[in-house]
Parts: sequence; C-alpha cells; structure tokens
Amino acid sequence: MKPHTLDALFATLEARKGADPSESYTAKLLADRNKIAKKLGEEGVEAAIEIVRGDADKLVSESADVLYHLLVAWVALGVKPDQVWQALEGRTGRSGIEEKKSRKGE
Ligand SMILES: N=c1c2ncn([C@@H]3O[C@H](COP(=O)(O)OP(=O)(O)OP(=O)(O)O)[C@@H](O)[C@H]3O)c2ncn1[C@@H]1O[C@H](COP(=O)(O)O)[C@@H](O)[C@H]1O
Repeated sequence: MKPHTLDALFATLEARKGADPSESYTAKLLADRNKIAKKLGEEGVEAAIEIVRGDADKLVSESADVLYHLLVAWVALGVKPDQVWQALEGRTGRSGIEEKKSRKGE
C-alpha cells in the first residue's frame, strides 16, 4: 500500500537527521529545537490570519507549512506518526463537547 503523504514526508524528514544544514532546511531546523517551535508558532499564526481573511487557497498553503514544521517537531522529539494517528483514533466517535464535559466533571 502507498504510504500516506504524511507518513512519506515523515520518513523523508527522519532521513535528514545528521544531514548537512547548509543543504537541508530540515537539518537546519533539527539543530535547534527553539527554531522549530518558533517556526511552528509563526506558521500557525499565518494560517490563523488566512482563516480570518477567509482565503481558502492561502490556507491550503499555510496548512502545508504547519504540517511540515509539526512533522519536523515529531522527528526532533522522537514522536512517531502512528502515536498521533492512534491518539486521533482513540477519540473517534467522541464529541469534543462530551470530552470537555467529562474533563470538567460536568
Ligand atoms: N515540505 C517542506 C517544506 N515546507 C516549507 N518548507 C520550508 O520552510 C521554510 C518556511 O519558512 P519561511 O516561509 O518563513 O521562509 P524563511 O523566512 O526563508 O525561513 P527562515 O529564514 O525563518 O528559516 C522555507 O524555507 C520553506 O522552503 C519546507 N521545507 C521542506 N519540505 C519538505 O522536506 C523535504 C526535505 O527538505 P530539506 O530538508 O530542505 O532537504 C523536502 O523535499 C520537502 O518535501
């Protein structure tokens, strides 16, 4: 089966560990966790701006930036995509409103 786009991207990014930072933007980010956090925050804000503007095309591009930087963060901290997929699957069928009520003991 063809790997999901995000799984394939993750494999590419993981292979960049130890690459030359002058040749790989991913390797440059992996050398500095603070930089990953900063870029992910910036890209999230840029996506939020396009949501407010209502520009779906730009949101597509900003979403790709957010996902790329999030996956770099997973590589940096040793998180595997399957862990996130499982966390999402564990929430399947449970409404966010119901989940929030159970956390607040309502
Ligand atoms: N999907 C991406 C991707 N999305 C965004 N970016 C980079 O993320 C950066 C986004 O930051 P900005 O737009 O703020 O650009 P900037 O101001 O130049 O960035 P900074 O100087 O602040 O670091 C740009 O340099 C983009 O090129 C990406 N870089 C790489 N990938 C993927 O990762 C693979 C490996 O990339 P390398 O590690 O560079 O070989 C590539 O083949 C792609 O598939």
